[in-house]
Amino acid sequence: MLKAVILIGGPQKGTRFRPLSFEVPKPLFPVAGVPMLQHHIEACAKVPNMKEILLIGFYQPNEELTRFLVNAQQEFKISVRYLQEYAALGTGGGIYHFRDQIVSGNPEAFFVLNADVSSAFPLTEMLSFQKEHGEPNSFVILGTTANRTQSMNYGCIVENKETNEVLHYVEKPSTFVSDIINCGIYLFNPDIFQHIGTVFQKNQQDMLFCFCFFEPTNGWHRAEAIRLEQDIFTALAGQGKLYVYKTLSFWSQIKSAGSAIYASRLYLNQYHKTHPERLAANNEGGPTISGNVYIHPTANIDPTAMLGPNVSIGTGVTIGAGVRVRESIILHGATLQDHCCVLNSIVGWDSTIGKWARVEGTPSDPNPNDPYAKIDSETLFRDGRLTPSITILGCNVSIPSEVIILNSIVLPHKDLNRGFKNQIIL
Ligand SMILES: Nc1nc2c(ncn2[C@@H]2O[C@H](COP(=O)(O)OP(=O)(O)O[C@H]3O[C@H](CO)[C@@H](O)[C@H](O)[C@@H]3O)[C@@H](O)[C@H]2O)c(=O)[nH]1
Repeated sequence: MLKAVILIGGPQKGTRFRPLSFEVPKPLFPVAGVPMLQHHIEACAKVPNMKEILLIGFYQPNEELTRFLVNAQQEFKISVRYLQEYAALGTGGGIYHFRDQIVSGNPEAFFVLNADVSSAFPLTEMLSFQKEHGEPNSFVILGTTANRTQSMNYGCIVENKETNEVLHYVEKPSTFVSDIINCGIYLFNPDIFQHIGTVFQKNQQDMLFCFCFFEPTNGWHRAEAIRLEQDIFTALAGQGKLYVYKTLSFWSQIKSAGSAIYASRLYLNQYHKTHPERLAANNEGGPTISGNVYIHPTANIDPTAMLGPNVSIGTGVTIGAGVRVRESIILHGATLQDHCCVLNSIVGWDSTIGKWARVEGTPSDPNPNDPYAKIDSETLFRDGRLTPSITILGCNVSIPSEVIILNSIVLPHKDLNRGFKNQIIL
């Protein structure tokens, strides 16, 4: 039997996702109409013989997370549990801390997935690859090709082209190493814990040394904080244990709010195959739909509105006459009054956009002329100035009629009285 672990991080993570991550933990932010994590869970639940999915992170369990877990268990008819780390233990420390839970029931293998990626999740393909290629107890990293410059923002893998064995692994190198990058999706078996255990023991010894000669720190925590990438993969490379399965299917990181719009586009596109029922169609008496659009059944949309491509409309959203929405995510309870226009933006929960207002951002899509380009999830500022990016309205923001909001981030609960351009409105 198989298991899956999803690394969901915690509240200190997701800073590039503010102000949206103030309202909802980043892994629950809706992408293509459903919480980001639901795409992972659905993919894991589809793998034959999958018995349990564990979410590991350092969020305090809250109502929203609990509700999500209950719904996911019911929908996918599989055990989905949350295990809370007492502190950020890193990508390897969390799974090591909860190893007893992971190996209980004797799974022959388990997947580990980063929560902040969107992907077609070729998990069954990874399983077959492992059986055909690797040594019986080898581990598999999902890899994809990036362009030379962007590859350095990821874990880089040098492979043996014949066997696909990982010969060399460098996490976010400062000079070019390889254009094959780590997608943050792995197939392990319980042997991985021996390797993490070795690092843990070494850390403990180092800590002991520190205790003797320097000021005592929380040694247990420091020894348990282990990174899969730097501490484990780098050491395993070239040992005949680690293999890379390269996928041609879609994959992207979800770090910034802009990358959530891009990830929505990828998933909406996939819905043609996986969930055609989630895609809105042009029906008589309904709004005009252009391209891939998700509309929650509780949304109230005027038939003269035009939506798409790449639009997701959340629960209870109201959209008035003549409204135009493109490349945007409209979160639950928002109201778009008559004839307003929303482009490349995320409109926060319960926000209102006045009549004839224009809310617009600059897309941060990958270069369409480069087949290996990835989205740049850059920082908010470059050379001390706000980088033009998508416009984000936090929750409960009110935009007056007939104004333009361009490339701006508006923090929650703001009642604007004029237009803004390239600003963060605190
Ligand atoms: N439970 C838990 N999860 C964590 C922790 N730290 C990070 N995570 C989760 O682990 C994932 C990776 O997070 P980062 O540490 O921010 O790494 P990264 O910059 O995204 O890079 C990783 O992913 C890339 C692909 O998206 C890889 O290319 C790269 O090599 C690396 O694995 C995210 O889903 C994050 O929530 C932790 O202490 N505990």
